[in-house]
Amino acid sequence: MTNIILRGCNGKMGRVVTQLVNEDENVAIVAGIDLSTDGQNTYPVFQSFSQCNIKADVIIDFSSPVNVRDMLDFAIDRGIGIVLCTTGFTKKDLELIEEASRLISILRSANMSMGINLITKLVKEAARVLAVSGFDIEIVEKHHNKKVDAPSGTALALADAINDALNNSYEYVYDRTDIRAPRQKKEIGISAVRGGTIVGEHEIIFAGSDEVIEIKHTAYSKAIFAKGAIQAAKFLHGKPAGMYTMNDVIG
Ligand SMILES: NC(=O)C1=CN([C@@H]2O[C@H](COP(=O)(O)OP(=O)(O)OC[C@H]3O[C@@H](n4cnc5c(N)ncnc54)[C@H](O)[C@@H]3O)[C@@H](O)[C@H]2O)C=CC1
Ligand SMILES: O=C(O)C1=N[C@H](C(=O)O)C[C@H](O)C1
Repeated sequence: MTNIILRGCNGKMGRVVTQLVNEDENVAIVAGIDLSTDGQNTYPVFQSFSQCNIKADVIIDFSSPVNVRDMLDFAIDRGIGIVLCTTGFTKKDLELIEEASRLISILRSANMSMGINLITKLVKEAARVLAVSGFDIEIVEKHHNKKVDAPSGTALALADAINDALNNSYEYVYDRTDIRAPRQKKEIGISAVRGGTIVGEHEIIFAGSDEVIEIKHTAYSKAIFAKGAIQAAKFLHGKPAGMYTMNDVIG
């Protein structure tokens, strides 16, 4: 049995995780952390980690980057791992997370779905082949109108994976409105669309001379992210300190 503290339990993702955990006899949510206590939770909910005295094996976090240090301190103090699904962290936050991973196990992934983790490998391979043939690389992501961070964590992770395959020689361009010049070769353009209830779409476009290759992932429900997070929590339970990714979970 893996006992979970769910940070962001009363948010959109928190509610889906709660529902799926209820259908799985090998996991349980023993407490929630949320600024909002406005949920019909079957477990105790605290507004901050400082109020929580419940023992658990792993934290799943789908909330916001605010007060990430409190969560890291709580996990370090208890020696438990964190499945970090939240996006929009600053460079400073990421340094804190990296530092904490020397003491506890942390699995951070901007996208817990199997599909995105697979296409991350595909786009790296495609970039290696196509960039040398002069293809331009653009990423377009689409999300619901409640999303606060842009571009999505997944779009940035896809760009980082592509850039890694290209010896980190590419620059990211988010906005061309002030540019009066043709696109540079070593650019990855990243565009964000927000509207309605779109769960999440990521399209990687390789545009060459007279031909275009598009690799696209569409999420039709938030359950794909919640399932991945639960699978990751089971994986992380009892693991030694270190930084893990979804690749370690799904291979
Ligand atoms: N890695 C992945 O696969 C996915 C990641 N996400 C990310 O998860 C995060 C949450 O997404 P949603 O559930 O859609 O957002 P949401 O806004 O519906 O829910 C966030 C919840 O966290 C709570 N919260 C905010 N700040 C907090 C704090 N400092 N301490 C405790 N609770 C706090 C809010 O009260 C709210 O209930 C976002 O960063 C989003 O990008 C979302 C879907 C998939
Ligand atoms: O906020 C969301 O909804 C999502 N956020 C993640 C991101 O920023 O990449 C993952 C997913 O696309 C849904």
